[in-house]
Amino acid sequence: MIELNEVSKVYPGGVTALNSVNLHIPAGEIHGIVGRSGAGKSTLIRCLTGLEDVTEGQISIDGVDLTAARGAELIAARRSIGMVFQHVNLLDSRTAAKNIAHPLEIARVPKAERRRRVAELLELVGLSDRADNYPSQLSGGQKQRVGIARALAAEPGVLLCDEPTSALDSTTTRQILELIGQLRDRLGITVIIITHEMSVVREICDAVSLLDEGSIARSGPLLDVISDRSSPLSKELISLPPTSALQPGAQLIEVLLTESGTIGHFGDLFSLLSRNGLPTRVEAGSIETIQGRQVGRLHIRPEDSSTAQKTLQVLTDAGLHAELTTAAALETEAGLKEEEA
Ligand SMILES: Nc1ncnc2c1ncn2[C@@H]1O[C@H](COP(=O)(O)OP(=O)(O)OP(=O)(O)O)[C@@H](O)[C@H]1O
Repeated sequence: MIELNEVSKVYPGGVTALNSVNLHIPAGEIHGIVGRSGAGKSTLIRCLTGLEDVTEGQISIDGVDLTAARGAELIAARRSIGMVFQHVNLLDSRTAAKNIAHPLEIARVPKAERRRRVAELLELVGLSDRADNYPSQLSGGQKQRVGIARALAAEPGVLLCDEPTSALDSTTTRQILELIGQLRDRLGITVIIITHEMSVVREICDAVSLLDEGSIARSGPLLDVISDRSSPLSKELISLPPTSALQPGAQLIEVLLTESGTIGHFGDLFSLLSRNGLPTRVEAGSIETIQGRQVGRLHIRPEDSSTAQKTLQVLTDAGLHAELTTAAALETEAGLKEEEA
């Protein structure tokens, strides 16, 4: 379990990089942390790994207060966190097996034990047949697997992944995320993933936190955060392409489907509307499967604009998150988002 309690970090010179951050990450959770450039993500990582002292507050991992630990206790606490980076930085002169063995050598683990552990780790990341390959003989995804095995060498309880898939193509990304999920299931480790890719959060995270100017702007289980339809994070997690050219005043209904209401599937939504004599057109839509559920956002337009209110009523009565908007309002929102980026 990871606990951050009122953690602040002010750099010399006065920049407040973290501002009263509270976070509770239960054991075995995969927790995504997202935020714009400068939001404080790297600072958070450095504080979590003890590379940077916090200015105020406490960070504890499995009950050990990192911010108070000194000497042997601090070294043990640091070992309880394995780090995975975007750029793996393997030693080119060492084979995959020797790269994985490196932290064990530094920790003076006896040779026989080292061998056993490296074989186990190679098996764990699916690279048993690549033990004797040098980094130059490995693909980007295989190098990342070696990096993950190396991070797990000291049997940490926490795996801290800093943009682990940003340098990988989409197929390899999926495989690495699958591996991280399997490792959590097999080893029971807690995983923090810092990422700018919403697809990574959708695919693997149980919970997500948005860091904004050093503060946690939103945090919670993934489906709860998505269900908060007005939250910018929900809109980024299930984002929609721009609505096609419509009159600025055209009325649209934004529907968020998270299976929380009586409608569990988009198909049922259209049956419901047509049963009520309310034909609609889909102007834009995005549907994802998250944690085995169909989740999505749609912009629908009543074919007869005078039925917009009634359509909205039928949808909300069915327990769906729905709100009336206009093409002009959506355009302004999209413009603001672009400006922010
Ligand atoms: N060593 C430092 N000294 C002074 N200010 C710093 C230092 N490191 C970071 N900052 C400042 O702290 C704030 C947060 O920076 P940080 O690097 O943690 O953000 P980030 O979310 O990781 O950004 P990015 O995604 O671009 O890496 C920024 O305003 C940054 O300029």
